[in-house]
Amino acid sequence: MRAQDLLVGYGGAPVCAPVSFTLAPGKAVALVGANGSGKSTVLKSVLGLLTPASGTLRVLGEPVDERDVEFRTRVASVLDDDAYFPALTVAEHLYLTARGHGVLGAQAVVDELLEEFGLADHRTALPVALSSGQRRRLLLAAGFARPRSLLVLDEPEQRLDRAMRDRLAQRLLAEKRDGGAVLLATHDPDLVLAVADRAVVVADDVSRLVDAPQAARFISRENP
Ligand SMILES: Nc1ncnc2c1ncn2[C@@H]1O[C@H](COP(=O)(O)OP(=O)(O)OP(=O)(O)O)[C@@H](O)[C@H]1O
Repeated sequence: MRAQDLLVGYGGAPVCAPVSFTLAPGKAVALVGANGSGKSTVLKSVLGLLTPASGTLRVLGEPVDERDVEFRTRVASVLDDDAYFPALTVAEHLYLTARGHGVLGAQAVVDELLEEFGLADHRTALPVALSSGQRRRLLLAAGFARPRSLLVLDEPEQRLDRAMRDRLAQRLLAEKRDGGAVLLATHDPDLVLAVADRAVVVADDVSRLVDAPQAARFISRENP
């Protein structure tokens, strides 16, 4: 994907300075910045949920159209919302996601994800009976239950314990090794160092493209 002088906001009013970056297969770009700086707004624009005020945006080489079946097939996202089915168990939720995207051997994929995301003991639980961290794990697991070329994650570290954060970092590294692209907004310097190839510091005055250590230092300064 490619964003060039991308200006994002609500009702035509920008929330941050324009951002520019490219993201190639097998790479990860992190968006970092203070609370309210505009990271989620950039992600929503990349996903076609908001129309940018100006600039150029290409995802999978095309202008974004979230209704396009190719786009929906190849772009997976886990945003900061509780987008689960309240009446489905943990395992049913993942199975539906996998089958809905035509995954072959869906049951095996689901079993593996249940183990990996520490949900095996909760496979028959409804979301309401999960802790907030377990619900977050379910949403993340659903992102990996379906095919994708680009994975967009909004603060995936939220509500995860240290062990699960480390496992998530390993999962994202595997994603890159398999040729997937990852775009994530995060406040976790360790996740940036482990996964990101480049980062954008999203801000009011100027949004800067930096390397992962610079981005991690930025986060650590913001959260001493
Ligand atoms: N639906 C909306 N309508 C209008 N303004 C919004 C809306 N959602 C967010 N904003 C504003 O846009 C700005 C950027 O918000 P955004 O959620 O993109 O920040 P963020 O960098 O993701 O923050 P955080 O680190 O707290 O998640 C904020 O000032 C916020 O109040």
